[in-house]
Amino acid sequence: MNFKEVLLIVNPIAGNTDKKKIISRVKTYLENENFNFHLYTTTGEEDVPKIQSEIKDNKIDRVLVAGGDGTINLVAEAIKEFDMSMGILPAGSANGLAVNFDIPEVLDEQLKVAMGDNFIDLDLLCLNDIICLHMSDLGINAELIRNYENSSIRGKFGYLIQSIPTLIQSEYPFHFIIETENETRDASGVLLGFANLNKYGTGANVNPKGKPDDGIFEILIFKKLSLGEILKTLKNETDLDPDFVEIIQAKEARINCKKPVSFQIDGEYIGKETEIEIKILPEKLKLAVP
Ligand SMILES: Nc1ncnc2c1ncn2[C@@H]1O[C@H](COP(=O)(O)OP(=O)(O)OP(=O)(O)O)[C@@H](O)[C@H]1O
Repeated sequence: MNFKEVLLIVNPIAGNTDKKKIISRVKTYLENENFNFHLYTTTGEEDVPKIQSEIKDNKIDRVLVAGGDGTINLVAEAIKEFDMSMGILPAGSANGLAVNFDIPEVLDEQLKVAMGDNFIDLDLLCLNDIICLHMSDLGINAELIRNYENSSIRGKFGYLIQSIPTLIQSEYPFHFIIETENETRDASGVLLGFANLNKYGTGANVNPKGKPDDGIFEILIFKKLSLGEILKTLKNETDLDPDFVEIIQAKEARINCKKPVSFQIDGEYIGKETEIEIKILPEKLKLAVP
């Protein structure tokens, strides 16, 4: 391993759990292996430029991220102009990225992967100039995330208790015009997803054909809510009913919504939008994977 300075970036509020154990274990592990340990704790304010200064000031060679997809996303934004790899120690509420790459459950195993030299050069999606590593969508899932962020209960349970009011209050079906390099079409449904990877953090395999480094993303048109089909995605079944979901592959796209629709990227609520411009940035993030 020809690197020395390692920065651990910790989101103290992610997943509603205490991060002291992670910090202390990572510090001991790195010091035993003769790396220099640096720590940055996110504040939720101006974290991207502060992480960039930390990297420059300490000549950081590798970053480790303890947080959820939102934290990983902001670190990816911070390091995208540096030639640097990232290792993840999943500590969020859903951890979609970790679920997609089969990151182990045990911290010491996660550390071995995060400090190892097996990498994937992950494509990044860019939606209205915001990067997305994993999944973004317009519609009912973003409404759920908005309701969760406005509530006081964090963690998985917080999402669960917001699901019923979200279903009752949702303004679905939503209407979209989808323009890609290949076609223009109208669609309506409960959710329009933009997928770089296969699975949501729940493990639902909604995009079986997605590859993380092929320069292509998938647009998922979920036409209706169907418990049976949702259960199939959770069981990793790939023959989803086309009346439930239709998948379009693209390299770039523009979406227009007839009315403003709730929009989320990597689990962070962005706002209500009427237009989304999507591009793919091929093989932009070097991520340590098993
Ligand atoms: N110290 C902090 N206080 C409040 N918010 C923070 C802090 N540090 C980071 N954040 C915010 O945390 C969010 C990222 O959380 P992340 O997705 O990693 O964890 P999570 O547990 O999965 O999140 P959530 O519980 O919101 O689903 C970002 O919006 C970021 O701005």
